[in-house]
Amino acid sequence: MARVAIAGAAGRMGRALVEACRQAEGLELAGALERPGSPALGSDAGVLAGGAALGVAVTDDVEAVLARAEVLVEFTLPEPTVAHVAACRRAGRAMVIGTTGLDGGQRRAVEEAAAEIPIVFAPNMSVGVNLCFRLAELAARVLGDAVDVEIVEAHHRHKVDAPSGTALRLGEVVAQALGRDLTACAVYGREGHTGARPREQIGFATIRAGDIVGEHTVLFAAEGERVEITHRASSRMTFAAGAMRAAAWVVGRPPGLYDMQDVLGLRD
Ligand SMILES: NC(=O)c1ccc[n+]([C@@H]2O[C@H](COP(=O)([O-])OP(=O)(O)OC[C@H]3O[C@@H](n4cnc5c(N)ncnc54)[C@H](O)[C@@H]3O)[C@@H](O)[C@H]2O)c1
Ligand SMILES: O=C(O)C1=N[C@H](C(=O)O)CCC1
Repeated sequence: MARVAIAGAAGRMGRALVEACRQAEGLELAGALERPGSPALGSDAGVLAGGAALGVAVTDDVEAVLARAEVLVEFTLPEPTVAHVAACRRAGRAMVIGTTGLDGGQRRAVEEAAAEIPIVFAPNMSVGVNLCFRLAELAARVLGDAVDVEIVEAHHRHKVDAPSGTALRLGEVVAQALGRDLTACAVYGREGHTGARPREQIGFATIRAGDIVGEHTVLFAAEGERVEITHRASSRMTFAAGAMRAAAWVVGRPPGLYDMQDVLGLRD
């Protein structure tokens, strides 16, 4: 049994993660973390997730949780993520990080910690999205500079970062396949007299509305035809089940920075 702790246990993803951990064979919930002051502190994590009690009380005591767990599954916000990375580094614990919206410095903190502990860091844990990364790479290689590339994403009204981590990763994958630098060619929304679209642009459009779980489309548009690669998530359990698969995979691995392509065996 691998012993799993979950950070952000009262959140939308946290509750799905607790449920996915309960359902996963070979995994045991060993701890559930929430922010200091959270009304969820002291509650049973299983009950909070909508099921039977698991005998694991939600706490803000990171050190105590890491003393019991082998891997911390982290779905919170960028700042606590970096604090949890430092705590896992001190305790020598593996991590699965699903939090998105990290800036350059915060990403470097994750990369540096991966020299000492194994970390799976991925903006999207679903099998379908990780397949779409490969499909988008292939489409970009085949269609090359003969098409305009646009990435459209839609999420629920509570999401705090934009574009989504998944949309940004799709942009990176396509830019790399086309030999472009994403920071130089990305356009995040358009307004006013924009002029005609230069071919090399990779455009991003963001929708925030209602309870949309997560939708991504990469559009390759030429004169006379277009290819669209679309993924629609209808349940957070798809991300949570992927995160549990990553947790089982990462325990006992050598230090390093991995992503879901490694976990799913999709890397060339
Ligand atoms: N990689 C993926 O597959 C994937 C899928 C879905 C969401 N996400 C990402 O996961 C993150 C969380 O999304 P969400 O919808 O669950 O958000 P949410 O706001 O519902 O949940 C975040 C939780 O983290 C808690 N938190 C804040 N500070 C904390 C701290 N110091 N210690 C412990 N807990 C703390 C909050 O109280 C909250 O309950 C976002 O960055 C989102 O983009 C990733
Ligand atoms: O609900 C969210 O927030 C999601 N965030 C991830 C992202 O930013 O790509 C994955 C999809 C759901």
